[in-house]
Amino acid sequence: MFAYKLLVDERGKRYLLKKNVEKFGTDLGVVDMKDAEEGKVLESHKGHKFYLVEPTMFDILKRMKRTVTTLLPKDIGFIIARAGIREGEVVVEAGTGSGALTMYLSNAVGKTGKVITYDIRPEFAKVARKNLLRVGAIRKGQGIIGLDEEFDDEDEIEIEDGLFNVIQKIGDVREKIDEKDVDVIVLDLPDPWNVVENAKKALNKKRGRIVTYLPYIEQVKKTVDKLKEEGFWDIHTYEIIEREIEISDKGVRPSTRMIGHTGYITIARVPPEEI
Ligand SMILES: C[S@@+](CC[C@H](N)C(=O)[O-])C[C@H]1O[C@@H](n2cnc3c(N)ncnc32)[C@H](O)[C@@H]1O
Repeated sequence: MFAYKLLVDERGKRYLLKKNVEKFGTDLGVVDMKDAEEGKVLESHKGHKFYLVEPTMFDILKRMKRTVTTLLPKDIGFIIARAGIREGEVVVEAGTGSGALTMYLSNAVGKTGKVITYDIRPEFAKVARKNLLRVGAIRKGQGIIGLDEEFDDEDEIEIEDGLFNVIQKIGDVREKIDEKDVDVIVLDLPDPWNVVENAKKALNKKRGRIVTYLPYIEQVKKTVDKLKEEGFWDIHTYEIIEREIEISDKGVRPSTRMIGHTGYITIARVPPEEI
């Protein structure tokens, strides 16, 4: 499924390991995982118990290599649900960043869909490439369009049941979006108002939606003004706040810390064609 396995110690400490790691040492001892299957309890040489299980996408997201701030699950989940991104759809995303949102978009559109993800920075795209490779969103050896570089990925694990539905591109979406008939365009970049005209041309007129994610409200206002100017409709902006609930024998209450502001999410529909 993924190129990782998850080892969890008695204290709940998690270790995300490459699938081919056979021995792993912690302060609770060395765990021998040779021939061990996921879904089993293992014991270290010091007698401490460890769970060996498959990681979820969330486990990977928390520990993956980052070049930029990535979207958090609270925002990713909302974007996918509120924009109604589903199996078989074609999604254009910019920028790729570390590829966190890309991984979940890949999951949402499934084997019959496609995610084309643009970034202007090749060095970011290359880090994202590794993250995407390890969750089976791209194939070993797959290139990045617009980047004259080959990748052999010899030491990477082969994921046979990957979705392999992501295409990476180097490009500035303010200049052009190559794709036509796109179902959804998701923009996590600082000036989406400069992309609205290209997005309008690229989106499918029957069902095209645009999503922007922005940290400052001034950016949101500028984006919404531009969307209105271009005839986009059904425009809504949201902020998602996450608060964990702590459950103990003493009582149940919200955690004192919470994830407050990260970014504002704006979703709109492209105008249909005039007859
Ligand atoms: C905040 S990061 C995106 C993070 C990403 N959503 C994630 O979850 O990992 C913004 C990215 O947009 C890229 N970017 C900025 N302007 C762009 C443009 N006009 N076209 C394509 N990519 C752009 C940046 O290089 C950067 O990697």
